Amino acid sequence: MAVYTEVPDDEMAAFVASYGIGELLSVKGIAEGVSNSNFLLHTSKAFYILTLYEERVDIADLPFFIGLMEHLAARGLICPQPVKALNGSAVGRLAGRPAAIVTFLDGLSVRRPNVTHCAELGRGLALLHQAGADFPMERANSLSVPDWRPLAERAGAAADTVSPGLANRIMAEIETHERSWPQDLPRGVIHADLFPNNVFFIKDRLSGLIDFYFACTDAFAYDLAICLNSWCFEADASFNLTKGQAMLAGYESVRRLEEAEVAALPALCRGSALRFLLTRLVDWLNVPPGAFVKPLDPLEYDRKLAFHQRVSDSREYGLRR
Ligand SMILES: Nc1ncnc2c1ncn2[C@@H]1O[C@H](COP(=O)(O)OP(=O)(O)O)[C@@H](O)[C@H]1O
Ligand SMILES: N[C@@H](CCOP(=O)(O)O)C(=O)O
Repeated sequence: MAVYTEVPDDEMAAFVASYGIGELLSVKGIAEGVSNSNFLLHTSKAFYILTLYEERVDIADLPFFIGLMEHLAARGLICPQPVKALNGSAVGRLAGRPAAIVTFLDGLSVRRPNVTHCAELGRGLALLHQAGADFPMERANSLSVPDWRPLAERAGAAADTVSPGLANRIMAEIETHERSWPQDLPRGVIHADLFPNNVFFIKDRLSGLIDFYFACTDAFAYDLAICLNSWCFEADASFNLTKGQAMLAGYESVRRLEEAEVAALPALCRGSALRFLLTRLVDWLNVPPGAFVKPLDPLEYDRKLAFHQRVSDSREYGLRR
């Protein structure tokens, strides 16, 4: 759940009035998400999502995120549309934070994705990669290999209070990736956080994608690795090969992976597990006092990482070649 910033009623009313989106009927803090503060707005015209961008979002990146959502929607992808205020701006300020209002998407996210969901997601991910191909802006991934060591240092020895030996395990893993991270893979716009909570379905059909605030320019196959991690493991940390097969086949029904991407998949899965282990660990150790947020379990990704460390061939994720 995430509401880090409380907004006084009069400021909220004045902010919404500056958009000309009707009379404000109700505002509810949203209990999902961990990165930003989100509110569901109900006005006399429609429902909207109000986001206050918190610490992890760099204001300088907002034009990329806003421009990307507009670009993808113009190419037929269903994603939130930034609403412009009466002064023409898509980003304003509220309660001391940058803030934006986007359209509300119908659909439900699934807590336990099944094989059909994984296939739909694979296809949707490839369509996102295609739709972003001619997006003119670039944004470096701010949570890639060079950023992992500073995160580990931020957690420091306290990592061992979460699991004995974790600090050393993390450092050894970082050193591996610093030496041998796959280079020169096909790249473009990736979502970089397409977990089940950021994907909506209506009757098992993918109906929309949200939360583009980690989107960046990076390897397409890294995005796939993030999705294999977040969609295809069971609660006991076992990898579900059938789900992996469905996701990869769904992806390749739109965009065939190149041989270099196939070869790189084990390293990318391993690296993306480490990335989420690290951000979750730092968040776990640094919950802001008074925040309405439930930090996510870092050790889920420690267990996934242990699985990837034993993988040597992409067929173990369900690739059939
Ligand atoms: N455009 C949208 N339409 C409908 N619901 C949304 C939309 N954007 C966010 N939500 C809801 O708000 C929750 C948190 O949003 P999210 O973008 O994941 O937050 P965070 O930025 O913290 O990751 C989502 O899980 C979803 O329930
Ligand atoms: N998906 C990440 C957390 C990022 O959360 P979101 O609220 O921005 O989707 C994780 O699971 O660690």
